[in-house]
Amino acid sequence: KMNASNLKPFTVLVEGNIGSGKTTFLEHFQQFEDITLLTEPVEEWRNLKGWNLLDLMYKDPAKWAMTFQAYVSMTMLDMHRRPTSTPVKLMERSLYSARYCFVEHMMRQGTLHPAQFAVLDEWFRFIQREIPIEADLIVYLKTTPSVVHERIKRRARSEEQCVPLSYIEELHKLHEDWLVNRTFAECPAPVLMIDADLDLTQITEEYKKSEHQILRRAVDVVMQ
Ligand SMILES: Cc1cc2cn([C@H]3C[C@H](O)[C@@H](CO)O3)c(=O)nc2[nH]1
Repeated sequence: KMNASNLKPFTVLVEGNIGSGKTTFLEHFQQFEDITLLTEPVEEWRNLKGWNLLDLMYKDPAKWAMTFQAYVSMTMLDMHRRPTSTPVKLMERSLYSARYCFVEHMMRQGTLHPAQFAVLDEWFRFIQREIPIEADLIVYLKTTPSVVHERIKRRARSEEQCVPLSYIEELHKLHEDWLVNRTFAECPAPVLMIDADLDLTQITEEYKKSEHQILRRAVDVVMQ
């Protein structure tokens, strides 16, 4: 049996574009008591001492991207470091997608000044060197930009309504380069790809496929 604060649970990072169904995917695993689910702390980003950093960032990216990404990274590190009493931990996104998808994109777009990017990159490298971060499997919810762009409009999260398709397409390419093409950044764990274009009714079969992979790998790790 795992001890009370199981610092090294089998850790799964759930990655994917905006609207790719990450939260829905995590909710599917609520049925298992041996899995801790850590969803993206969007509510913390929408209300830090009354400030909606997510809204500020979307409304004036040049002014707020640095502040927003600095806080996102802190909340991600907090999630990575959270001890769990269960043998398996599922996290929505990670310090890796923070750096390799969102911060990378904002630097390439010029939304982040090179000096701001340098600071965020140094923080990322420092954390990688100094703080042990567990990643045993990445579940990549692979989508088509046009499909998730429609979902974002249907979901109608107010801050995201002006997100253009081009932004979704650029984020998609960065996820593909990171997790599939492996062209520009280290991939910290094996990747299990899920076709997340499927709508809710069909996607349960896809989840079951990942369930088997996750639980089998988790058993292997836990039984070691
Ligand atoms: C790690 C990380 C997650 C994350 C989410 N976001 C945005 C995309 C969505 O609109 C919203 C919730 O994921 O926050 C971001 O701009 N930068 C991020 N970095």
